[in-house]
Amino acid sequence: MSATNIVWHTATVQKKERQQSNQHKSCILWFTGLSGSGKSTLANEVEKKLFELGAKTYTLDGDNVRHGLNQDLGFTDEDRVENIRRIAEVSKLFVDAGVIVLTAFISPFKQDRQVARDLVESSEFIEIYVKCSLEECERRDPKGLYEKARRGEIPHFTGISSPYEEPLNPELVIENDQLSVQQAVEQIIEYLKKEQLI
Ligand SMILES: Nc1ncnc2c1ncn2[C@@H]1O[C@H](COP(=O)(O)OS(=O)(=O)O)[C@@H](OP(=O)(O)O)[C@H]1O
Ligand SMILES: Nc1ncnc2c1ncn2[C@@H]1O[C@H](COP(=O)(O)OP(=O)(O)O)[C@@H](O)[C@H]1O
Repeated sequence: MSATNIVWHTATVQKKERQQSNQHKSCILWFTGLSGSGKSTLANEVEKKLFELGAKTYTLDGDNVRHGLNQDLGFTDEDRVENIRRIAEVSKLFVDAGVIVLTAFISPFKQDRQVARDLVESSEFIEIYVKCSLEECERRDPKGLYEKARRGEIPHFTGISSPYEEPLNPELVIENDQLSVQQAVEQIIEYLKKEQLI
């Protein structure tokens, strides 16, 4: 449904001014990967580093989104599409607010990640594929979810009974079953410096 009788209000303080005041560009660091691949760990560690450097940051992940804004959504394909659509729109608002927003969601479908990418300028979307084999994710299984999924107790479980579509052209691939957390974080920070985002 499109918005009718709604008039866009141009903000008095613009994104550019917020970025100047913050002394860095704003962008989305979009972490994607299987459950247990390390998205939350890396997003939180990268945020900590950026925060220590004085950047304005915020991390969106399941704890603050699936328990709040998206508590009405489950894990059918349709619900995942809507989950990611809302997260993408919220992320865009953070970019407009001059913030570096880090998102840590499986976001299994290529099409939905593309929708998120298309909402902002091309330089503002950094897709980070947290690559980790299904075997290693299952071995880690910190929440015991893979074990349950294998027993058939969780329907539509990503990697088991629901697909994960690998990114074809992400800005960064982190081999997170071969690197330590510290090495992975360094790789991401190096990329951000190279791209002059920080
Ligand atoms: N069916 C099913 N499939 C995958 N994951 C499941 C499922 N049910 C619950 N969980 C838990 O929910 C977390 C994934 O939520 P996301 O919002 O990231 O998923 S998605 O992007 O909408 O696909 C995921 O968290 P992470 O392990 O942090 O990825 C799981 O803990
Ligand atoms: N590079 C790494 N090497 C070893 N273990 C890791 C690495 N990155 C994350 N982990 C561990 O893997 C598990 C899953 O990480 P988590 O960040 O919760 O994944 P996700 O958010 O993708 O589900 C955690 O126990 C975490 O400590």
